Amino acid sequence: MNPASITPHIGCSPEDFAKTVLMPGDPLRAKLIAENYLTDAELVNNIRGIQGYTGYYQGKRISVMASGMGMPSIGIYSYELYNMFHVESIIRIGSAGAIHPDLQLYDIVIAQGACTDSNYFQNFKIRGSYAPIADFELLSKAVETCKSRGLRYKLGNILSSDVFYNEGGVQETLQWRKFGVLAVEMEAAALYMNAARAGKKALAICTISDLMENGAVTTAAERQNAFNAMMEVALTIAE
Ligand SMILES: O=P(O)(O)O[C@H]1O[C@H](CO)[C@@H](O)[C@H]1O
Ligand SMILES: O=c1cc[nH]c(=O)[nH]1
Repeated sequence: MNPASITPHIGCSPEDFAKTVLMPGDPLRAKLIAENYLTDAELVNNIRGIQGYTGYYQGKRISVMASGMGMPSIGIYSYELYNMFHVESIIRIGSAGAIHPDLQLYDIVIAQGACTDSNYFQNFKIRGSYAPIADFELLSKAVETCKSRGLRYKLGNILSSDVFYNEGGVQETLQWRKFGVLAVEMEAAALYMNAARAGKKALAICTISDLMENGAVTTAAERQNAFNAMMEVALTIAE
């Protein structure tokens, strides 16, 4: 690890990162990817336990670093990676709760767009709202990869929420079904906004970890370990 630290949150140099960073919320998921998929993986960041690694996947240099939970957290890391560490693409690989009734546990959701209940866009001081969307090239490659592997996936809008334990409960979240929203997570909208503002690329792919309507859930260990299909899609499409 290079000891040079140019931000309070990431303790290495720009050259320690690859052009593409895979970004799970959970630092242990970052470690798992580094240990199971990357060769010559090197720990490049561990400030606040936000583990970041750089290594090689099938000869391709790739980094993986956690975002932490929520838009303020991914907002910090994605801003710094894009604007201070010269990273070109960030692919979020997260867990999400199903809103769409046809989704099953472990299905993949590719986030074409990300609605949000957050005020994150207010920071940019432009009147109106912004429609956060994925990079089309990454999106197309993710769809093709899911198709060619015969994976169960859906492509469409997701909801990035500021609140995990919302006062209105499941029924409030399920209102988003009226607009065809597929699933809820907590980071993609901020990632897409930071990418757009920086002129960089972003995509969020999620694995369904719980079904909001019937209460089916995966355990924390399963969330950490069992998202292989999504991880392999992200590793494959990374440029
Ligand atoms: O599994 P990750 O990537 O952390 O994603 C989801 O899980 C967390 C909530 O449990 C939030 O960060 C949400 O977006
Ligand atoms: O943000 C999230 C992630 C997984 N499941 C949920 O219900 N919400």
